[in-house]
Amino acid sequence: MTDKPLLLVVACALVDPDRRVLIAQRPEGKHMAGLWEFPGGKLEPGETPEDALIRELREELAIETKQACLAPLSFASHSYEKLHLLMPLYVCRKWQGQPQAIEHAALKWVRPQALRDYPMPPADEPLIAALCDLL
Ligand SMILES: Nc1nc2c([nH]c(=O)n2[C@H]2C[C@H](O)[C@@H](COP(=O)(O)OP(=O)(O)OP(=O)(O)O)O2)c(=O)[nH]1
Ligand SMILES: [Mg+2]
Repeated sequence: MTDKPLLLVVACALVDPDRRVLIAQRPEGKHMAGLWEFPGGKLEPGETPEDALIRELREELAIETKQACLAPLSFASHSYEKLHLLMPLYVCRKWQGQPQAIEHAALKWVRPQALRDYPMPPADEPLIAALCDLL
């Protein structure tokens, strides 16, 4: 049982031809600033998870992708102090444009095993194992 609100957030592991994953550093002023995350964000009313992810990738990284290029991999289910986060993680290997840090402090391409060297939100921990298994 929980009395915390459930927050649905969609996130994406962009994977390049060298099997590296894009992580993005949360900017100053945001909750969990400085931590490295998978790009993504909250759903807006009326959006499907895939719609929301395509929009977030456009807003945060200035890249374009489409639903057929988004493959579900795993999800995070984690209780933070004030909310319970439910976060599906998609993998995307095909997009147009070069990712830019429009809303993040920095971007980095890292090998899946090296993800553990970057401080990430606690919810993300189990997702690293799923990516290591996949890649
Ligand atoms: N995008 C993203 N959010 C994550 C990850 N792990 C994790 O705990 N979160 C949390 C942080 C936030 O509380 C929430 C979604 O955050 P967000 O800041 O990306 O939301 P958003 O893009 O819609 O941004 P905003 O409009 O609320 O500023 O999910 C992750 O890997 N990626
Ligand atoms: Mg975001």
